[in-house]
Formats: sequence, structure tokens, C-alpha cells
Amino acid sequence: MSPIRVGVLGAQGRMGATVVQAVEGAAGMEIAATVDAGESLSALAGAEVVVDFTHPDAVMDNLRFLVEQGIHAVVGTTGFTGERLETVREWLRSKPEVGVLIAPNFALGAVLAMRFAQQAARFYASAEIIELHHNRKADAPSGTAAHTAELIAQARREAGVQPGTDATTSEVDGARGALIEDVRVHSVRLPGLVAHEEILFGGEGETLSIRHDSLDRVSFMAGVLLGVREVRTRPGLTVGLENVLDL
Ligand SMILES: NC(=O)C1=CN([C@@H]2O[C@H](COP(=O)(O)OP(=O)(O)OC[C@H]3O[C@@H](n4cnc5c(N)ncnc54)[C@H](O)[C@@H]3O)[C@@H](O)[C@H]2O)C=CC1
Ligand SMILES: O=C(O)C1=N[C@H](C(=O)O)C[C@H](O)C1
Repeated sequence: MSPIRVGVLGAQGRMGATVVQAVEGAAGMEIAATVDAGESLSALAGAEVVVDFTHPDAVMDNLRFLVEQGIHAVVGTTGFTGERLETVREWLRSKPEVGVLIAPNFALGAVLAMRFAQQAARFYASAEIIELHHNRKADAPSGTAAHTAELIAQARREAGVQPGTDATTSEVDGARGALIEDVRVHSVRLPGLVAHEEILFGGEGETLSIRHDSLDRVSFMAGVLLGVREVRTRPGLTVGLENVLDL
């Protein structure tokens, strides 16, 4: 069988460069093209699957080009709101054979942590998230933390659990974090960190902490390579690696 021809968008970046190395070392795939900021997307025309790790401001234009060209896409770039996802679905209506996989996190442990948090949510009215990342990260909160908060809020809604209250009446701006749906998310940015998330639940006389640490960007690569292999057989939009892992 001929190797999958993979294009990489954002190839000069921290994730893009790691993806190029991973594809070069993987069986059954080869690099077809690499593109970074200021370079023409037309270089990707010969690719079967393109991986995008660029910037929230760039990713929608990239994706529109890929769908129009009939190229499958594996997207790790953050910034996907419900509105953006609906726009992608709209583009795919005229290209039903194209597969797009968008995942806020490709690390297996992060995907499992999100699933565990989703399972725990109905048992705890009170939950907060702390995400910690390197200080070169453009967006806050992280896409993973935002997605985790949405999953917790959804699980509570489905179980009829009202979010817990706290007694804060006086607050320095931001001290209680950002509200994503009804879940508070706190963002830490420090050199030395890679990508970390802790989901904290509080109940009667107990707490539950679920923590995941990506210590190296190689942690995302198994998920990205799985996505490259699977996206060709999954037409339409898939959101979250959990769907590919059948979790
Ligand atoms: N889903 C996941 O598992 C992960 C997602 N990410 C996300 O991936 C994105 C990139 O992260 P990093 O690699 O750390 O950032 P980075 O800043 O190191 O790399 C981004 C690269 O994209 C390039 N770029 C910007 N606009 C472009 C365009 N229009 N066309 C082509 N290239 C363009 C930049 O020049 C840069 O080389 C972020 O949104 C980040 O949150 C990061 C790690 C894991
Ligand atoms: O920018 C990063 O580094 C990461 N971005 C993603 C996010 O925002 O969730 C995934 C991971 O946390 C690393």
C-alpha cells in the first residue's frame, strides 16, 4: 500500500516541527509538504491529509482551503467555538467525502482525564480547573480546559445537578478565574512548563483531583498519527480524539 502523503501546517512551530519528525519516523506515511506563516497553501495540493498546528487566528482560513481542495485535516490548533465548528460543518456539506478531526488535546492521558472528569461531574456540584502551560502560549484558558469545563457543565445538566455555590462577595478582578459555562478555570503561565491540567471536585468532607501532565510534546504524537490514519475513513467533522479511541 502506498504511504499516506501528509502535509504539515505550522511546520516551523513547536508542535509542527515535532509532527514532521513523528511522520518521518512513522510506518506507512511520508511528508508531502510543509508550510509555515507567509508561505502559500498551494504547496499542500499533493497531500492526502494535512495536520494543522498554527494559531487560532489562522486555522479557519487554512481549514476552508483544505476542505475546498478535498484534503482531509487533523487539527490541533485551539480556538474552536461552537460557531466555528458549525462553520466547518457547513463547508463539509459540499464536500461530504472529506474528513476533519479537530481535537483540543491529542495526548492519551489528557483525553482520559477529560473522560474521567465527565464521569465524575454528576457526583460533585463543585468543580474547578487549573491549567498550567509554558509562557509562549497565545491563548488562555487552554482549549483543553475550556473543553473539559464544557463536558463537566454538560454532564451536570444531563444529571440535573446545579453547580455549587461559594461565599465570595469581595473579589480582586480575576482571582476566582474565568467562567466557562458555570465552571471556573484558572490559567498559569510559566517557563519550564509544557501542558498540564488539574480538575478539582469538592464534596462533603472530600475532594477528588484528576491531573494530567504532558512533559514533552512527544506526548501528543501517538494521537496525531492515529488521527492521520483514521481521518481518511471518517468523513465529516469529528471533534475530540475520544471518538477515534472509542472511549
Ligand atoms: N491539540 C493538541 O494536542 C495541542 C494543541 N496545541 C495548539 O497548537 C497551536 C500551536 O501551538 P505551538 O506549536 O505551541 O505554537 P507555535 O507558535 O510554536 O507554532 C505555530 C506555528 O504556526 C505558524 N503559523 C502561524 N500562522 C500560520 C499560517 N497562517 N499558516 C501556516 N503557519 C502558520 C507560526 O509561524 C508557527 O511556526 C496552538 O493553538 C496550541 O494551543 C499545542 C499542543 C498540543
Ligand atoms: O499551547 C499548548 O501548548 C497546548 N495547547 C492545547 C490547549 O490549549 O489545550 C493542548 C495542550 O494543552 C498544549
